[in-house]
Parts: sequence; structure tokens; C-alpha cells
Amino acid sequence: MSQDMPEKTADAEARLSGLRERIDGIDAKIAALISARAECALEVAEVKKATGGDALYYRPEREAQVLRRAMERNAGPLTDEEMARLFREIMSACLALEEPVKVAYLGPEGTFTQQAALKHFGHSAESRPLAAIDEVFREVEAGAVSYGVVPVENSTEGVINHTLDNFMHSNLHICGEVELRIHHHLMISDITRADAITRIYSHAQSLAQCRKWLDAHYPNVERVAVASNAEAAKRVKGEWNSAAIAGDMAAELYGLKVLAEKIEDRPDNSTRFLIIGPEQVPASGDDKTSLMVSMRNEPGALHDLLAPFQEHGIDLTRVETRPSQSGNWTYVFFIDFVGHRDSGNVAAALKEVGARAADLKVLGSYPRGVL
Ligand SMILES: C=C(O[C@@H]1C=C(C(=O)O)C=C[C@H]1O)C(=O)O
Repeated sequence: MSQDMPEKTADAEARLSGLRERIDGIDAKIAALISARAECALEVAEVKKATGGDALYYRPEREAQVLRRAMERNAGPLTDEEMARLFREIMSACLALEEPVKVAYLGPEGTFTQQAALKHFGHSAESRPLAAIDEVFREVEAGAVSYGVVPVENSTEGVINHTLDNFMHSNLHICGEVELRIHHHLMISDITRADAITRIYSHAQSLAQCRKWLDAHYPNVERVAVASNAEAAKRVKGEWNSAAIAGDMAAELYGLKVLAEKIEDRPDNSTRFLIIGPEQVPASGDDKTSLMVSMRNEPGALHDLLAPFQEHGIDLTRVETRPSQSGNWTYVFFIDFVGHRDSGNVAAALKEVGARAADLKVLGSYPRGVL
């Protein structure tokens, strides 16, 4: 047995070096193709520049189509998602050659919103953390950045009202959506005594999403809600008796050690984020539309509002109600459905809803989240 080991090892070595040679050859081809793709993207930029005015370098509908195609033609062994993620980064780098897209997100650095921004725009985007959702809206409105990323709903805790309320006073459009699986970890610093934890910091939403786990494992430990998960991670850095609940990015950013992984109560915990920007997005072939509709509080109002969607065979994906900020018992409905505002049945339904509503605003039609 011990005698044929060296032969086996030599065999494996030969196979390995053969495979590595093949990989080197493939890499050279990939590199040449990526360069050729980047050249094309630069030419696209020239064409866009030549058309003058507000050249729109970043095209959400085109990017969604490229990613969908990457998934459709994928023959494995990588998953469709991995393949699309690779193309996401190639496109991000190609776009940065034209002009890096500037994106503001609800910070600080290390939050899930930053993770969503990177997932949507790739790592070549220039991303800027801001302290509040209102500030993200304001910076995009002012043109200081091209796009903003804000959270809008969580599968465990529901809608993020602050984001919806901002749309009442904003003329920005929804240009895209991103869904992110949210995994929470319990983390400590290198000076924390793991057996003497008396305080756990996190954002209120995250504490709520881990409530059962905390009740089971740390029933008597004080839970302290702070402005963000990243803020929680930052605080733990200097305290020997505290821990934080946050995500991978925060652990990495602040060099914390993960004590317990994936402690969220629901394994399918996910958050949906919106991309907000100044212009409307043309149809990509698989789109969603979001509306804000004001109705007087009369009997049958909600039925009247929803009937046109049913009549035109439109699939509603979400209906939220918020009291309108002008008072008077009027209500604002936020409605999401499948379809683009330019398509026939959607346009017909919107016309009917517009006739019945006190006010109707199309917040945007945008590609359905691909990644
Ligand atoms: C190249 C283009 O510009 C950008 C880069 C893209 C890409 O690399 O595929 C796609 C859409 C745009 O965001 C284009 O509009 O086709």
C-alpha cells in the first residue's frame, strides 16, 4: 500500500498540471473576450455621447436582459445565479469605463442596504453611505448621485413606512428592485467575554427578526436598539460585555468574530430594496409597476380601486395602505403589480383607476429583480 503511494501522487500531479494548463488557456481566452466586450461598451458610450444632452449610460432594462440571458443559456455546472453574478460584475466594470454609476444608500457602511446596492450595481459602482432614508431621496433629487437604494419591505417584519412616506413628496421614479436574503449572526469583538454578555445591540428590525432565538439563548440579556446593524457592530468593538446582531458585511468591516450563525427566526427572511432615480425605465420584457393612489374614505373605495386590475388580468403583488399626510381621512394605497405602464392592458387599467381616484401617481415601471 505504502509502496504505490508515490506512483499515485505522481499520477495526480500529472493530472493536476494538465488541468492547470487547460485552465490557463481558458483564462487567456476569457480575458481576451472580456477586453473585447469592454471595447464594445466604450463604443456604446461614444454613440450615447454623440446623441448629446443627458446621455444615459446606465440602462437598467438592458442590464436586466443581459442578466436574464446569462441565466437562460447557462448549461452548468455553475448555478444560474452564480453565472448571473459573474456577468453582473463584468457589466459593472464595463459601465465604469463609460462612467462609474454613483449610488447613495442608507448607511453606514456594512449595512444590508450597501449589500443590496453592490448586488444590484456591482462592485465598480461608486457607492456613498447616507444617514437616513430622506437623505438618500434628497441626494438623488439634487443630482449629487444618479441613484439611491432604500429598503422597502421585509418578509418577517413588513413594510418600511418611512420609504413609502418619502414617495408622497418626491418626484423620483422607481428604476429597479433587489431582493436580498437576510442572515443575521451574533458577533463579538476580540475583547468580549463570551460567557459574560449582558447587552446585545442591533437595529430594532433585526432584534425583532431574531426574537425567538434571543428568547431561547439569551433570555435575560438586555436588547438595545440602535440606528443600524453596522452601528451595533461598531459599538461592540470597544466593549467586553456586549455582542451585536448584524450581517456578514458588518462582521468583516469591524473585524468581529461570529459566535452564532444565521440566528434569524425564519430561514426565508429576506428584504426587498428599491432603486430610485430621476428617469423612467423602458420595458425590459419582464417588469413590475408601483403606484401611489389616494382615495376618499367612502364605502366600496378599495373595491373600486382594485376592480380594473382584475378586469384587465393584472397580477397584483402588493397592496399597502397608509394614512395620507394631508389628513381628512383620505388614504394612500401603494400598489405593486406585474407589467409595464406602456403595455396595453396596464395602460387601460391605469386610465380607469385614474378616473376613480382622487390622485394617481405611477412611481415607476422597472425590471423585475433578476438576482
Ligand atoms: C453597454 C451599454 O451600457 C451599459 C453597460 C451595459 C453592459 O455592459 O452590457 C449594459 C447597459 C448599460 O448599463 C449599453 O447600453 O448597451
